[in-house]
Amino acid sequence: MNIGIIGAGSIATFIMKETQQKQLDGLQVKSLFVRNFKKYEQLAADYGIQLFDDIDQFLDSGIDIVVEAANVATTHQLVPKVLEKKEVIIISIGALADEAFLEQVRLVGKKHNHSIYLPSGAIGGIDAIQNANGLGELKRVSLTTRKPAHSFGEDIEGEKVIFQGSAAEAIEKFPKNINVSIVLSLAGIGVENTKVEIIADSTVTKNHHQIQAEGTFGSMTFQIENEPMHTNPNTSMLAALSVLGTLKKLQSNIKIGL
Ligand SMILES: NC(=O)C1=CN([C@@H]2O[C@H](COP(=O)(O)OP(=O)(O)OC[C@H]3O[C@@H](n4cnc5c(N)ncnc54)[C@H](OP(=O)(O)O)[C@@H]3O)[C@@H](O)[C@H]2O)C=CC1
Ligand SMILES: O=C([O-])CC(=O)C(=O)O
Repeated sequence: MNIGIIGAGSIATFIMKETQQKQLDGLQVKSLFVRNFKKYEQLAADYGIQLFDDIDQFLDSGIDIVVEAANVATTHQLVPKVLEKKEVIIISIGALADEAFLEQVRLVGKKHNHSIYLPSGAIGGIDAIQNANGLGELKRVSLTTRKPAHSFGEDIEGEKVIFQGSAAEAIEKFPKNINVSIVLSLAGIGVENTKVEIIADSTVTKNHHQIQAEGTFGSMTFQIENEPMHTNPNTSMLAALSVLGTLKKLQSNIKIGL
């Protein structure tokens, strides 16, 4: 499968490196789309990948699927156009908190018969939330995220609750830190009903997420302490692994957790 990636930061570089080093079932990154050609020329050359700053040329470069690994604003800007030609994996899932945009993306994808894949990112338990909601009644879902204070630019000692509110408000305020709340909302009870608390903590070194949910199925707690990526401590390594996981699942004819 030939992959084209939008963005060339931590997640994109991780995917380029892993697919090259481990030769994962014929997954190969063929093309990269960036906004700053000069900045990424050497990186693309190092991995033997074609670099583009023209989206049409990128989409026509012999790729089978596009991975968005840039940011929420770029997802808004480029994904509808991408879907006219290719399937897409979106990791800046925060973009889909906007219901009108979500509907636009759904309709364009449907019209052109291209799917939109949303990896579970830096959390887990999405399968349970989705099943509990789809066939039963999910009553309450909350997410508590605790990250090193410097991830939020907070110069504090100890901990500080920096946000409490809905997932919709959380992603508006922290588009680089709380995409996980939107995949959780889309699987569950929506961006207005999913409650989010964000804590900046100078005493932790990992990115912690805790999901709590209750419904007719019973109740669940999911908790994870993620290793931050060295190149971008806002982003957990599991987020990059989840994109690779989605690509691998697409390749396999045994689908686990569907
Ligand atoms: N769903 C989830 O669980 C998670 C989602 N994320 C999200 O994943 C995304 C990628 O994360 P990460 O790799 O750490 O981010 P980085 O900041 O390391 O990299 C982002 C890359 O996108 C590029 N970019 C920005 N704007 C554009 C544009 N208009 N066109 C093309 N490229 C562009 C940047 O280039 P430039 O140098 O030009 O700025 C940079 O190369 C982020 O939105 C992040 O918030 C992260 C963790 C978890
Ligand atoms: O990587 C993480 O731990 C979470 C994150 O940044 C996001 O959801 O945007």
